[in-house]
Amino acid sequence: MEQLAFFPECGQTKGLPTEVLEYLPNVFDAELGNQLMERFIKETPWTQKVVSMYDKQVITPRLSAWYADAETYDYTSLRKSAPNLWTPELLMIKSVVEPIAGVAFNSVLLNYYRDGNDSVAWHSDNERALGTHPTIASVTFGQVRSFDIRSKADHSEKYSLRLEHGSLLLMKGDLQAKWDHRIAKSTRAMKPRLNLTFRIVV
Ligand SMILES: O=C(O)CCC(=O)C(=O)O
Ligand SMILES: [Fe+2]
Repeated sequence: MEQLAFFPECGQTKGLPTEVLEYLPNVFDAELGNQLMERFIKETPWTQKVVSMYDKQVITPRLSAWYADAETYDYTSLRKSAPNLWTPELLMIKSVVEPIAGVAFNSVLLNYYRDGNDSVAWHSDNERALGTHPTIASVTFGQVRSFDIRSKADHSEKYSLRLEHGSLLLMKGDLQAKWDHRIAKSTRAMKPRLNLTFRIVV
């Protein structure tokens, strides 16, 4: 069988499974996107998480911030920290993506990739709180980065999609159950990128 091409910075690979990924470019106007991005970078209370990897403590290579409806916060759980509360800009973006996704979200995770060294490693967003087949709406502003997916059953089955400024990517169906995704590091010069993933947490 022909080997699948996998060029992380070369656009959308053929055969991308559209039943689990829906890509909509230019959902947000480029100029509005620039203004939002500048504001988010300046005004967001960014945190850099420390996670346990094997027996080491590792700092995640990006900055993040979690926003949610106040009632999503479980005060009995020591694991979670209280979310930030919605800003007018986030509510505006939420009101644009919700009718497209057909879902009412109650939270958003902001990720700020400062340059090509910032990344998110292979993972799926299948925490129990999200349900087994969550719809996640992913908005990108700034630098185009490659969004890679690979089959959990066969790591050689990989696809790649360029996420452009002002775009919306819907992750749905079996994506989290059957596929991992990542934003790989890049050795090329990369400007800042902001990504917002709207989710439902229960
Ligand atoms: O930055 C992205 O496009 C993806 C972020 C992501 O996978 C996540 O926050 O779970
Ligand atoms: Fe993710």
